[in-house]
Amino acid sequence: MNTDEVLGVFREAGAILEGHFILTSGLRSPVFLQKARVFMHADKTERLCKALAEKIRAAVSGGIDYVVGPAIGGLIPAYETSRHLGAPAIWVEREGGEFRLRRFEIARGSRVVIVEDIVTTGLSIRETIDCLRALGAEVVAAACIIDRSAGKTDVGVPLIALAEYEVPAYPADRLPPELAAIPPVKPGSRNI
Ligand SMILES: O=P(O)(O)OC[C@H]1O[C@H](OP(=O)(O)OP(=O)(O)O)[C@H](O)[C@@H]1O
Ligand SMILES: O=C(O)c1cc(=O)[nH]c(=O)[nH]1
Ligand SMILES: [Mg+2]
Repeated sequence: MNTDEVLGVFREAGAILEGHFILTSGLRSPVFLQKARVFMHADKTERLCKALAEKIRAAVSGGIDYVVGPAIGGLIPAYETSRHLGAPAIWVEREGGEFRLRRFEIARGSRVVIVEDIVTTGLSIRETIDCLRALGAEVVAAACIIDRSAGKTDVGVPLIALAEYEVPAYPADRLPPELAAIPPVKPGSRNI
């Protein structure tokens, strides 16, 4: 799938929102990709994740023991991508604000691929990598459906994006006036 096709799926699902959004990194943006409106449709999710699995398979040599999704956004795409990769899907979730692998045990040396929904700054993937490495896992790659940084984010492992879509994002103290005029909303689950 190319970027236009991926964005077409998001558009068709009404998942490209406009307004004033507080992102998980604290940055502010006039655009929010509400992936949940895509993932509510199994057929759309299957199409995206099958294509992402093909990209992962082409990029990763050697086996994959686990696909890891950072909750909440990564849960559904990690599960669906894992189905096409033939590896089990597990997840990290926040406990006291930090990602933890609360429900699973993995052997040291396990080869894992992280599958995220959206990447903006890569913060959530870096937090996931820290959690997994502390458990002795080898993070062989990270992947996402849409990379809003359009390849600029460095997460320290290869980042495989199904689509790159550069969207403006601003520090809270440097908002353009038209954005500052709109009351902000924070759609994500960090800090709730
Ligand atoms: O690259 P980053 O700057 O980390 O931004 C991307 C992250 O933001 C969203 O998660 P969020 O914490 O908003 O919560 P969610 O997973 O519940 O949507 C999204 O699911 C990614 O995990
Ligand atoms: O950076 C984020 O927090 C973010 C951006 C976006 O478009 N969609 C999303 O779910 N999170
Ligand atoms: Mg998330």
